[in-house]
Amino acid sequence: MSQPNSSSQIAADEREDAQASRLLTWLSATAIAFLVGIGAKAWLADHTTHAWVLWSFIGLIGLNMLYFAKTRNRNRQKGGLIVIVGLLFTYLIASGGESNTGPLWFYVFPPLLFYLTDLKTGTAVLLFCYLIAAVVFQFPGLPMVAAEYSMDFKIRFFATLTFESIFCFVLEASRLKARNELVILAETHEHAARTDELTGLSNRRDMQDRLAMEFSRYQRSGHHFSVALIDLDLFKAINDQYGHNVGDEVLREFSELMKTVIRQTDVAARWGGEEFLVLLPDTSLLQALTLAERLRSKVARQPFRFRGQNLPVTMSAGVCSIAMAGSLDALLKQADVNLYTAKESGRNRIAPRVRSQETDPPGAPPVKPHS
Ligand SMILES: Nc1nc2c(ncn2[C@@H]2O[C@H](COP(=O)(O)OP(=O)(O)OP(=O)(O)O)[C@@H](O)[C@H]2O)c(=O)[nH]1
Repeated sequence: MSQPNSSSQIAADEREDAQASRLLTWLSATAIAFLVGIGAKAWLADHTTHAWVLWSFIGLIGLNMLYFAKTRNRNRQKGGLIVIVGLLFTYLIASGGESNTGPLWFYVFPPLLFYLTDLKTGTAVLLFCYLIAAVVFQFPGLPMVAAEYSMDFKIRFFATLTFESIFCFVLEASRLKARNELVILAETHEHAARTDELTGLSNRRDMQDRLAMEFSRYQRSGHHFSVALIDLDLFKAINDQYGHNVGDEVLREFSELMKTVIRQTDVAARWGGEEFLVLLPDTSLLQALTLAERLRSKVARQPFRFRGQNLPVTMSAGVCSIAMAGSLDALLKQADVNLYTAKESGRNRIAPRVRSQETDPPGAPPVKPHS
């Protein structure tokens, strides 16, 4: 089976495993019921040894079920059942069962094998069973081999079993292919539902989930975090003067720039329009302010160009840490209030102010209330 590498794939694997486990329990119970019945029939026909051998397999299957109930180890449960069923079929072929019909039970094996294991293991186990059947057919004089089969039966047995095995292999291979395509589709949808189309950053919904996760981590283990609410200054003027497409390009360029400044563990999202929210795990207010200031100064220095002209792109940000807010709502509200303060005091700045920011940035645009 391929290595799980995404939440969709892990979820699909877990669902499939749980399903296989339920099927195994059901199969084990059915096998026990069959063995009780066939054993009783053999007993009544005076084939007492045969009856006892069949009933002893009930004990093995029961032990396998008990082992699983105790350890919840699905792989061992699968492996155990395959070995038991393999042994049972070997016995049935070697002994002939009743009236030499034992090998007919072998037809149950290929679908079971391919469902419970992967294609490679299934094929390998099946080939091994073919080998056992060939040895039993070829050397009826071997110890423990009591049955002799006609050439006609042997040819038909192998031909039909091979046909069934190939059919099961192809079915299982196409089931796996369809399943993998579904997992990829689910991943694509999951990614699209959480990503902002224009900038490729997380969208508001994804950020809300991440904020909730970070907040519960903070409540559980006291890990602090901060946020920076960022707004591009006088963005309407850029749109109005250069057009919406240029505005879009500025949003994209700004997002790329932001990615180069934040850490890998930080998450930047487009919070709406020309507003961005950066989540900074394990970051104090002072550290968050330092990062926001670094980004602000980089944006102010970066030339955003359109047709040879420099676009007047600057940003303001409101920063807040969870330690000061106490709740997510209060955190976002305080970050918004701080952003408003930054805009009110001249834009192209960060709030709350720290000593390194005391000198006003040059060329701050005139104040306009933040919407
Ligand atoms: N190009 C582009 N513009 C957008 C997008 N989303 C929002 N806007 C524009 O962003 C502008 C925001 O304008 P305002 O809310 O007045 O704020 P501002 O001009 O940035 O001024 P301040 O925030 O006060 O500095 C509006 O013109 C919106 O149309 C987008 O996806 N693309």
